[in-house]
Amino acid sequence: MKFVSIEEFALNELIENRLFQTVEHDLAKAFIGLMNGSIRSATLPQGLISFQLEEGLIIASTRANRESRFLVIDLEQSRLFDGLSDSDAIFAVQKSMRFAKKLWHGMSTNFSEFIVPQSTKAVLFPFSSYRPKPFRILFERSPLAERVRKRDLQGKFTLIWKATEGSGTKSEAPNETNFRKFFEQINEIYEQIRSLSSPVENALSGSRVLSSSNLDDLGGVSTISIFQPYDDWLDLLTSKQRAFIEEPLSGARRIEGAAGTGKTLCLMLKAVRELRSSAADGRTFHAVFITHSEATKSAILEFMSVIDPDKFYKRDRSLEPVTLSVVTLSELCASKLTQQIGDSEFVDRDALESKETQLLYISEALEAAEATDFASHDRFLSSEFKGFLSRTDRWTLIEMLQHEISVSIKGRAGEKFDVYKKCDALKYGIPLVSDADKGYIFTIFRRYQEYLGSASQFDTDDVVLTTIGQLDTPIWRRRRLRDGYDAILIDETHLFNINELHVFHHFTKSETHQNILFSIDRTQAVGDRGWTSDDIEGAVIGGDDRAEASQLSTVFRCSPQIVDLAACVVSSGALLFTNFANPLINSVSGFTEKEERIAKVPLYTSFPNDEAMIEGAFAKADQLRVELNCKRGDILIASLDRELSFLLSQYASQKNKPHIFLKKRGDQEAVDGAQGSGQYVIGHADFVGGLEFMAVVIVGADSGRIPPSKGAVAESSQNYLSYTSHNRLYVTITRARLRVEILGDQSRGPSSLLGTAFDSKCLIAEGVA
Ligand SMILES: Nc1ncnc2c1ncn2[C@@H]1O[C@H](COP(=O)(O)OP(=O)(O)OP(=O)(O)O)[C@@H](O)[C@H]1O
Repeated sequence: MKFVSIEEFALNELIENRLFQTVEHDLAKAFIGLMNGSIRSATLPQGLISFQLEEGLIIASTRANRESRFLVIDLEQSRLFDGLSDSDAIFAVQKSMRFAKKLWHGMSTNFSEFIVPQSTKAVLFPFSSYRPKPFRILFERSPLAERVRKRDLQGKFTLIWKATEGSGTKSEAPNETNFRKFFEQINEIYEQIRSLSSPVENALSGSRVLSSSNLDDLGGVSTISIFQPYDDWLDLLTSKQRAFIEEPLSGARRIEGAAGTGKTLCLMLKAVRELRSSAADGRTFHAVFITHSEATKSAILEFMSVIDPDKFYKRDRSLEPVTLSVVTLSELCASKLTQQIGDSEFVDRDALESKETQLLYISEALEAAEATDFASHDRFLSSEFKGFLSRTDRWTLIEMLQHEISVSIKGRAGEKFDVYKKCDALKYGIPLVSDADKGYIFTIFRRYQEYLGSASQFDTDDVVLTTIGQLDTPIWRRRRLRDGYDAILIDETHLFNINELHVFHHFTKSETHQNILFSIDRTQAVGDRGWTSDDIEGAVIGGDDRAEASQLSTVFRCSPQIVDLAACVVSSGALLFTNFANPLINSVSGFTEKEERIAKVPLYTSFPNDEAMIEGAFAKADQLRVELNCKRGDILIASLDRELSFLLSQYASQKNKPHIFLKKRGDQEAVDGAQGSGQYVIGHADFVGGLEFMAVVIVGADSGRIPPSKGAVAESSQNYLSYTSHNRLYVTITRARLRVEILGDQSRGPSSLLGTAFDSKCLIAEGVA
């Protein structure tokens, strides 16, 4: 096959139809298969037809007429598909079609699309420029000009004739042999389209499922909402998502993907599918959906109220044969404990209050240890560790201690010093060289525990450790068949520590056949946890078995521009830190052309000082609200800096700007409240995970603040701060669907984390406001 030609109405359908945006959808895969010649025919949505000519393929709409324009791809000359994966191929073709549409309608182009002045040439760079080699696609806007003009068809044809990684020259020009072959058959093409579009043919070709008019209805951003019943979701899923949901339950399965790829959605749909089929078959089936915090539990329940019309999640296990419990891990553990724990005794680790309390106690513990214990430890400590202590700013030290305690001492060592001594130090954490170094840290930890104990509260670690003791007994082993679960679903598995991960598999009904389904995006967990996805999996399953893995790579939440920005931030993290996971490798946005048009390349604006920046943040939010025609609650104003986020909230209160301040991670209920009552959402990056907004304004992403450098000079503390800043920035950016605005202080200059984004034009500096 030498060429493919796409008719204008068909082109419009292809760029608007969600199912053609990513090869994770079967239709898009079939479309690419048709074009690269790997398949001869495919069932297209009603209204689209395809037919083979002697040396080419035509894709057209049944609405085509003699005024229709055509995009012709000279496959032989351009070798467009050579060396491109299917995923890259659909991406390049989608970008090419969108560019062709712009050329035809004189619409404004972006920085990767060029019309060569005083010529009929145009160039498209389809892939983001942070890729190592620029790949360009060359367009000829007036191929075979003279002959086309003679037939009075000028302006109707655009030719793609070259696709290459090399740089171009002014004199390069297309060979028009294959275009001529196409053009010579134009009457036959019109005739074929007409005959295939006759009512009889239409009825035949319309046998398939999703008609284009259905898909038109899906246009617009609001359609990505997660609030749709199970049956409605089925037609929208990608083949990978569907496979995860439809595959029979048989053992463990993990679902991995970047932020916004639909992991949470898939877990919920999987639960509903299993519950429904068990109910239909008259089988008993009890599933549990475990969340990391109370706030995410409420969010899941809210989503389920729409996704699960049978309300399995409301059914009582003691009365009904098929049920779903949505619980936090603490709740689940506490329900199995012999001694009772009151609700007020739980510490919500995801709450601002408890994070602040923890930091306060750690600070006091550190002071006490310095005054009382340091002298006796001093001469045993490694010089590296001592250097770190003396050269790290106080606040950073406290934050790093908190990370060490939660990840290593509590998370991995179960609060036992002997185990802690054997744990490898975190690569990008406190540099612990010797046992003596760990001994001093453990002393601080003990003091911290004393302070915490005086508040007589239990955190998840306390509850989990006690539970493991009680579950690993003959009594529970006998009871689990009755009280255990047929399936366990765990969302945001990366947020649990190793201790917690070890408890899940005790709750399955069978010790050997464990249906545990869990989602992971390690990059969303703040700080180095020192584990791989396989480590997490080993802990969750609790044996040598392996989980089947599903990898999602289409980001549905975010526009292509936002995916590019997030990819730049993550790739700069992966470049600096050997164990920094890059979930956005090969990821693309699933946005249609209409959605992409509302989106814009993220902007960076500088302000003369912090005061002006804070004021500017609200001005930007107001502007976005008008431009996107959305509610205040659809806009998040976030900062990675604690102080700044408080200042933002303070400013909003003083100036009577309606707002809510996020005090818990993933607090969907608070966001719903803000949307209902016309308030902006303000929050620190640590509390925005799990949420989504139309637009995000990130305040203070400047040098010295991201990563913070309040006098922290020890290399390890700089590494730690840089690592966590990458995590936080990635999470915050990926909360936005359509627009990201980044603000910074002019004298500081933009954060170094944004360097790659600026270089690749994924972030544009707007100048000083
Ligand atoms: N196949 C799909 N078609 C359209 N929209 C989808 C599809 N899959 C997921 N979405 C939408 O993408 C958004 C993100 O989904 P979800 O919250 O499940 O992602 P996630 O991977 O869990 O994200 P995060 O890791 O940030 O929590 C939701 O708005 C959801 O409705």
